Amino acid sequence: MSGGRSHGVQPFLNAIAGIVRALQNERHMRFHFAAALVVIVIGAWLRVKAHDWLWLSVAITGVWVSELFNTAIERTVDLASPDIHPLAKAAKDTAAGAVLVAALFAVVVGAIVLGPPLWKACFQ
Ligand SMILES: Nc1ncnc2c1ncn2[C@@H]1O[C@H](COP(=O)(O)OP(=O)(O)OP(=O)(O)O)[C@@H](O)[C@H]1O
Repeated sequence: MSGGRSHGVQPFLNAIAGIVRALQNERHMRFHFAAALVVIVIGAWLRVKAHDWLWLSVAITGVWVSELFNTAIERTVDLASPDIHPLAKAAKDTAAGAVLVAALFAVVVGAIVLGPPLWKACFQ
C-alpha cells in the first residue's frame, strides 16, 4: 500500500483534512466545536488567569481528542463489521464512553473555573 504513504507536509494536511471531515460529517463534533468557542469567549470576557486557561484548554483538548478517536473507531467498526455484532456494539459503546468521561471532566473544569466569576459578573 505504498500509494497511501506520504511525506513532507502531506501527513499534516491529511490530519487537518481528517479534522475538517469530522466537523463536516459528525454532529457531535460540531457541538464540541461550538461549546469550545463559547467557553473561549466567556473565558476572555471574564479575563480568566493563565493557569485557568491551562485547565480549560486541557478540558477542550480532551473532548476533541476523544471525539476524533470515537469517530475513527466508529468508521473502522462500520468498515469491519457492517452487520450487527456484539463486539461491534462493545467497541462503539466503549469509544462513546471515552467521550462521556472527557465531557464530564470538561463540565467539572468549566464549573470550577468559570462558575464563580460568571456568577459574580451576572448576579453581583
Ligand atoms: N454493527 C453494530 N453492531 C451492534 N451494535 C451497533 C453496531 N453499530 C452501532 N451499534 C450500536 O448503535 C449505537 C449507535 O451507533 P452509531 O454508529 O449510529 O453511532 P452514534 O453513536 O449514533 O454516532 P454518530 O451519530 O456519530 O454516527 C452504538 O453505540 C452501538 O451501541
